[in-house]
Amino acid sequence: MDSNAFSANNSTSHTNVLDTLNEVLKQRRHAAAEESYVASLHHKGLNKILEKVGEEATETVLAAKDAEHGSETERQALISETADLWFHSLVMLSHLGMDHQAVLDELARRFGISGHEEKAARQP
Ligand SMILES: N=c1c2ncn([C@@H]3O[C@H](COP(=O)(O)OP(=O)(O)OP(=O)(O)O)[C@@H](O)[C@H]3O)c2ncn1[C@@H]1O[C@H](COP(=O)(O)O)[C@@H](O)[C@H]1O
Repeated sequence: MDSNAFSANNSTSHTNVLDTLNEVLKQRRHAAAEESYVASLHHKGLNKILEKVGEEATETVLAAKDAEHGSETERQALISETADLWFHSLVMLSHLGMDHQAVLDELARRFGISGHEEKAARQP
């Protein structure tokens, strides 16, 4: 599936966004760097991708502080930064031959498991 199909299809369900994006990311894995931002990240390598993840994480933290007592503009900026962080995290997984599905499975596995109980059950 081409990324244009993604942007052109306004009826794409949000539940399918990660699956659709994942297909695009897989296509970009071996595309030409000049034609695709994702491909350019893969060409630059894991360290560049990790640098972007770290950068976007920091920008998300700063945007969250601004959004705490901020206007709708600041709250929208936080959404944008969080999307950048998620996107670059997905590129990271893709670079390593992994995808979002295992992350969703892990979150689903944790349903109903109290964070306090899970921490207490860990080996010392
Ligand atoms: N969701 C995204 C997405 N989110 C953010 N970005 C890009 O991420 C970059 C991050 O911007 P920054 O200002 O932080 O970084 P920069 O200064 O541009 O880059 P650096 O010099 O720091 O490396 C921008 O170029 C954004 O356009 C994205 N680029 C692509 N996608 C998706 O990936 C698909 C494939 O994209 P291409 O590979 O470019 O075809 C697209 O159709 C989209 O669906």
